[in-house]
Amino acid sequence: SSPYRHEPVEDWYIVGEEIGSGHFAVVKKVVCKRSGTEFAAKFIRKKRASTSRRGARREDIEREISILQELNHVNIIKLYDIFEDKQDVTLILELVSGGELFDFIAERDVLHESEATAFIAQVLEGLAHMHLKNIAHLDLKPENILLTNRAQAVIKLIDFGISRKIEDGKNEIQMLGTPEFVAPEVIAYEPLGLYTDMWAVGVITYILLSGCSPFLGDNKQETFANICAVDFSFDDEFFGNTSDLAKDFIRGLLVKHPGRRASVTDCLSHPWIKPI
Ligand SMILES: Cc1ccc2c(c1)c1c3c(c(C)cc1n2CCCN)C(=O)NC3=O
Repeated sequence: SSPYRHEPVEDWYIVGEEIGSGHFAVVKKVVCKRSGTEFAAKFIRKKRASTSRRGARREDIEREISILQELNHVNIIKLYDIFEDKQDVTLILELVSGGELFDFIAERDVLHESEATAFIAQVLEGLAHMHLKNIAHLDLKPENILLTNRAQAVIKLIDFGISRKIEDGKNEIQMLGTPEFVAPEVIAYEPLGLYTDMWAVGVITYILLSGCSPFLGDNKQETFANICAVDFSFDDEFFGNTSDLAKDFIRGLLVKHPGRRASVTDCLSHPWIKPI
């Protein structure tokens, strides 16, 4: 039997509204009956038959859980409990009320660079904690960056469904994140690594400062072509008031050769992030 709790989730939590859904998972707000504390419950549908295409594979569920259990950082969502029944494995996760970073930005017209650096610095802190343990997120995108609340805006990274331990030379992972945010090595089926997350940080920063997506084309093929050609520019219409430091920070990340791309440590000591 699995080490996860086999009692029904409903015995311990009042299950509330759905707040999100993904490939094989639904996320709902739940309230702990004993403490009254709110959590997010991620119900992951298990694959029933090995031939079925529906549902998550056991090893993928167990990988996400073991990665979450290894991480312990203020900018990474916490896993508190795990239930399992015939149909689902359910993760009881820290709930944050601020929702997605990009909804927050969408409600504002312009974001000052100082606010952008405050958000990006926290993304980098969470990533530094992961990269120190050789764990790559591999699906970094605005939907996976949540805010605790609108006031002092602490960010939390979520969704480790395709994150991986990067072992040297053994990370030929055939997977694709979200086209807009994937690095050239993902498209070229070359080894992925911690550096794959850093490309995504470059794309996210570019969007945070301009509201535009650097490589987005009219379709997937066009987007992939733009990424492989590293075809982006700082259009004056959107970057007219952006500092040279900010552009330098982004240029250091949107680099095709993974070995030449800025690491999370490089970024944390970049003058745009760490004013001297
Ligand atoms: C206030 C709010 C609104 C939407 C939320 C969440 C919280 C949320 C949360 C989580 C996940 C995996 C997805 C979530 N979603 C779904 C959207 C995430 N892309 C989570 O683990 N904690 C959350 O608060």
